[in-house]
Amino acid sequence: MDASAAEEEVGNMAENTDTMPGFYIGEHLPAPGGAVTSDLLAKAANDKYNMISVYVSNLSYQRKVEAIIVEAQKNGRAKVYVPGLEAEDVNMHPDENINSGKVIGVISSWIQLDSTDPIISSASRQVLHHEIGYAGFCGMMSLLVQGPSDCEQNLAAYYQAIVQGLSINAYLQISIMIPAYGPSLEPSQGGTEADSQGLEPIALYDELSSWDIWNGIRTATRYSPRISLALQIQYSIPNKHTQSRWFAEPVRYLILDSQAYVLNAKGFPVMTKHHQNLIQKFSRKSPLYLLANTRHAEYTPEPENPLDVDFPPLGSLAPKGARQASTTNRRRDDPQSYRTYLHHLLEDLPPPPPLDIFGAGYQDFLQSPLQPLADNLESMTYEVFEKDPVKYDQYEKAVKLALEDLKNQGIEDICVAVVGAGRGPLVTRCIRAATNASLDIQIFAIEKNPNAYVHLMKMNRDVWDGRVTLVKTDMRKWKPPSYIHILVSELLGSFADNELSPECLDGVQRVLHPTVGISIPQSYTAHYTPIMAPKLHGDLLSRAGSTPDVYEVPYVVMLTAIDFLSLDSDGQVNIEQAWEFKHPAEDLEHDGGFNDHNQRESFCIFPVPRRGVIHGIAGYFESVLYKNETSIVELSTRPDTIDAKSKDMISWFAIYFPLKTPMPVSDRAEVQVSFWRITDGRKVWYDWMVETFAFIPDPKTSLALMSTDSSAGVIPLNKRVLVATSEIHSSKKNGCLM
Ligand SMILES: C[S@@+](CC[C@H](N)C(=O)[O-])C[C@H]1O[C@@H](n2cnc3c(N)ncnc32)[C@H](O)[C@@H]1O
Repeated sequence: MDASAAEEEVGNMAENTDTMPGFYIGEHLPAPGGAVTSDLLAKAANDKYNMISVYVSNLSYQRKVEAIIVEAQKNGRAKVYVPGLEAEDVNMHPDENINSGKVIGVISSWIQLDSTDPIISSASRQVLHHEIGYAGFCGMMSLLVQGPSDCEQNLAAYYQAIVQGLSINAYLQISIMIPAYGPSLEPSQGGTEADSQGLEPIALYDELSSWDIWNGIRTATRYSPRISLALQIQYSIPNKHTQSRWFAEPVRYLILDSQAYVLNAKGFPVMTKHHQNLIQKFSRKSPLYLLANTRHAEYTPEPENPLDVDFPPLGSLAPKGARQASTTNRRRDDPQSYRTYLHHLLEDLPPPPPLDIFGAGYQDFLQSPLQPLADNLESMTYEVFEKDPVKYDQYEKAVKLALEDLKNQGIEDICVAVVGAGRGPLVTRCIRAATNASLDIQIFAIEKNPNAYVHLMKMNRDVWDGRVTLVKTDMRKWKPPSYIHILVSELLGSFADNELSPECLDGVQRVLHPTVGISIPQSYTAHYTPIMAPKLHGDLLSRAGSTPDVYEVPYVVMLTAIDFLSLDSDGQVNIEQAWEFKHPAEDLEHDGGFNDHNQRESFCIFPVPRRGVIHGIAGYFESVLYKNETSIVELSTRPDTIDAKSKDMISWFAIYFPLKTPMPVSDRAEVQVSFWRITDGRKVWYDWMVETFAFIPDPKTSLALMSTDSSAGVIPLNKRVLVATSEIHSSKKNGCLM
């Protein structure tokens, strides 16, 4: 290919979408290659890669620096000075190829920022900073840096080098390469000392060790949005809980090592079901895929079609000889075959769930909750609610059941009122339910938003044939001509009562028929669980400088980059109920004048099996719209019950109660979350706090086994200790006006 053709090819790379719709697949060149040239980029484009990763410096620089280190060590120097890069040391020069965004810089992988030898760590830090400076100068946008090798090294030196590196260039994104299943989990060659003595090796590392290292980097860099992860996927992959942990993190790149593949019976590289599932899960985060073709010499074909077998065991090491084949089929894993396979895999991903489509662009985006009582919503907001394919069906079912029950009791002239009718979708559903129940009902639509009221008038004229009585008022002031049999409302917020449904419905309860009156919903409950949400914490941290009370607001969020910390023994999330509201309310008469009967409090203890960091609390709701002896119609936003109660409902995102200071929790810990719903007769708000507990062996209470037998010992008993207490957060300042 001549140079001009190559240029043209480079120019066409972004348009090469017929073969790469929406996915960015790059070639991660494993060795310090030659300079970035149009030819190299053209070859990548020709091979259907959108980008390449290239080392900033080359072997010449490595040799120079290694010689300096050896010299410093030989002379017993305390300090080492590493000169900057020279023309012959670099793989790139500033030109349009570099700032096209198609080249990702890689920091020298031979440096050891975390070395316990101060000469080596110092020299490494200097190399890192020279390379960051030069890559930034060239216009590079994104750099890959190898993560620390394991927890035994000088991690602080690594963190400090990265923090300092961030300040060298204000725009560069730095992605840390970390194996999803830590390298420290691989048995060291030749076995450990414990092995040689015939002892069981002590498990220094577990599946979260790799994440621990990343957590340290993220904490040390103060959740900088310029630090992300380049997660390395190899043959051994973590179990689904550790995958969920990584999913909560800012994974910008997935580096797929060729060892992440197995060869099928025909000799082509394919992925096991577990690897496919992992790729499918992470595709929701739209990562950039980098293929590292470090093909293995002993790589031999699989005997069966690995697409159908459960292999390798999750979270296990690659079993010795696991890839040995019983056939002697020819290998067909030329470098391109890895990309082709990934391509097919990505193109065949199943369609995303409805909430992902509906909420596209809103993932992990912090929104201030609506206050439909105090504010008047706009048409666009109503339009978004009205897109829900499930909520209105559920309401229609509930209204129909309630109407039939009233009819069976011999009630005549049934009156139904939709209170807070918005643009009228529930009115339409009530009319339809009555028609389906063969009932002629009187129907009212009450709305205090004067603008939505205009739309209700239009609906009554054009759609409802004038059969609805419209009233523009606050429902709490409404005086109907007769008792209402069914009050239909949808005033629920993401935490059930946070948009003041209880206060509004209490105010209109007097219009409800005293003996047979029905409220739809009949009840609702708020639910919560502690979560890790580094993205949300990072966002709040960046706003906290200008808005100090950012942590005193419950936010509405489509939670995706989160990890549930409290799981039961089956690995299912523990979500606890905070409180319940029922309508019509029975305790109205016990009110002390300040809306006291709507105060609530809740204290729940959550077991946390695996260590992590609590950034806040996720809140959900459930509601019984209508229940009789044989049927129940419900809504739920709880991730563990939504499918059973209102599958594919999209109207509500979760609520997120942040903590100002993230709280680390250890393995097998407990977390107590406390919540208060407080009201002073003018406003309603929440207070919340978290306490963490650990269980530590207590020699005093441990049971010494009394026996003459030499095997007698001690049964260790653990005591529960309070580790940390958060401050009490309060949304009082932003509380809802009643
Ligand atoms: C969440 S929207 C639901 C609208 C509509 N029912 C639907 O499902 O699409 C709640 C509506 O109740 C209205 N609303 C809230 N409090 C009210 C009150 N005290 N009196 C009358 N309308 C109220 C709001 O203006 C808003 O239109």
